[in-house]
Amino acid sequence: MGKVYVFDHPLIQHKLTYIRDKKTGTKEFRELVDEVATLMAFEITRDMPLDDVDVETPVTTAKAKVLSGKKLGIVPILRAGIGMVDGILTLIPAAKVGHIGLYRDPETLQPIEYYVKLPADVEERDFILVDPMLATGGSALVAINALKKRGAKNIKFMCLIAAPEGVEVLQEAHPDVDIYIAALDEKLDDHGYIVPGLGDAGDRLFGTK
Ligand SMILES: O=P(O)(O)OC[C@H]1O[C@H](OP(=O)(O)OP(=O)(O)O)[C@H](O)[C@@H]1O
Ligand SMILES: O=c1cc[nH]c(=O)[nH]1
Ligand SMILES: [Mg+2]
Repeated sequence: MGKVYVFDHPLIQHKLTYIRDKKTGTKEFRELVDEVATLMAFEITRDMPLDDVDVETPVTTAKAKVLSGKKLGIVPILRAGIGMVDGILTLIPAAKVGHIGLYRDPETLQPIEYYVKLPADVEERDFILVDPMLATGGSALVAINALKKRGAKNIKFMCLIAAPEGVEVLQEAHPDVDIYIAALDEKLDDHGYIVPGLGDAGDRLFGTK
């Protein structure tokens, strides 16, 4: 079963409070999501592989480490996932970025796929799939299916807020995928929105309604 990691770092939790706040406008919301994505990227890359190297300091030779160069792909689920991409690239600028376009049908809550574009060498990359919200879990499930269908083997899912229902669905469908979140909320409401949540992430990021 996929593990769930809750990033309880005080800076992440502080910023998440203002992301949730309905008084936070689009500009500040976008900036905060960007900042939290950077902080979460710092935590999620903790297990990046390192190689041993020798480096000449002004004093002597030091045994040191460099990143092994394992290829990484960042994949936002459109639209709202886009808000987390730049924040991650701040720390991992060489990562390639794929896109998976999905929207939830408001009646059925089923995800509808409308776009998939991934780096050509999918099989060689580790992927971080990002979306601010894990609600029913349908969107993340379908996005992971789309990645796996094209050859992705090592996938992490990173989001700001998850509902217990979505975590369960994802763990059941994709037990090999670990889930990294800033908060685990209480439940879903009758319209599939996370309670207490932050509202509609895409609308708040892009100023739509
Ligand atoms: O876990 P689920 O129940 O599938 O819900 C989560 C999805 O809902 C939101 O997208 P939305 O459909 O609002 O599309 P948008 O990003 O274009 O606004 C959110 O960004 C997730 O992708
Ligand atoms: O609470 C929710 C659930 C799905 N999508 C959102 O943007 N917010
Ligand atoms: Mg939306």
